[in-house]
Amino acid sequence: MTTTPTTPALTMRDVVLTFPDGDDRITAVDHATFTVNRGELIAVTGPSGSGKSSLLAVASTLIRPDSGSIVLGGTQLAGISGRQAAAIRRERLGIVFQQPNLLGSLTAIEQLEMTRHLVGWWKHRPSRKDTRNRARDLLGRLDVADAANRTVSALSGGQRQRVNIARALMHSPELLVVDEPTSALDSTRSQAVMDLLLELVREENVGTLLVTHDRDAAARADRELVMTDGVLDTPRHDALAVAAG
Ligand SMILES: Nc1ncnc2c1ncn2[C@@H]1O[C@H](COP(=O)(O)OP(=O)(O)OP(=O)(O)O)[C@@H](O)[C@H]1O
Repeated sequence: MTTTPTTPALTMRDVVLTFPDGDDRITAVDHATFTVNRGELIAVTGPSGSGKSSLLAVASTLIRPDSGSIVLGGTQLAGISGRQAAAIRRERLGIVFQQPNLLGSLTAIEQLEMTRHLVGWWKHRPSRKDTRNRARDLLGRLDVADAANRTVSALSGGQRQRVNIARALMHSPELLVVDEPTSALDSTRSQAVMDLLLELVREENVGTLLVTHDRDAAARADRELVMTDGVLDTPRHDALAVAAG
């Protein structure tokens, strides 16, 4: 395991995102400044409509902000083309949204193996054998090895969410962006998913931004950032580190 806790996975500085709202504009993200390091999990919390999903969309290159700087592992994302953004999402990001977008007819292991065809994994496509080994390893670490050969339609909500997380980690992303991973789960299952996720964040050395309404999940994170009306409450030491860096 490589542990480089102070290597930034993603740094945002003064990021602003607005949406049209009649003749006016709504500020969904208001000068967000923070860093998530490799091997660190940050929980983003806040009331409904405060801008959490908008922040994730910007972090995962799905929406271009109006202004500000976003650096992913040394790459400035402001001003990149749609094609470059798509390549970054495929090769360097892991994205887990609320509804697992798995294909019902494929088995769990096939969902993971499919990523071999989507990403230029480690800049070159891995062999089928390496892909299968990686998929088996991740399913095992997420405690769903038993589900490997079952189709997604035969899995429980919690198992689907774990398969979804395993798939997002297949290509060893630098940044994992997770929206409400435990919203459909009861509290025992959601604690189990959070524990596994935290373990994987360390083992895979992936920076993780996780939006959650779940107080227990937020409490387990390394840090919590609270959004209110688009404004991120940034811990002072983090803001200073960003300013100095
Ligand atoms: N595509 C859009 N067009 C216009 N306004 C939008 C769009 N997406 C979000 N907004 C507005 O931006 C603000 C932030 O929304 P966002 O979905 O990011 O909040 P949230 O904190 O994720 O909410 P929730 O917890 O309910 O998912 C809200 O006022 C919302 O209405």
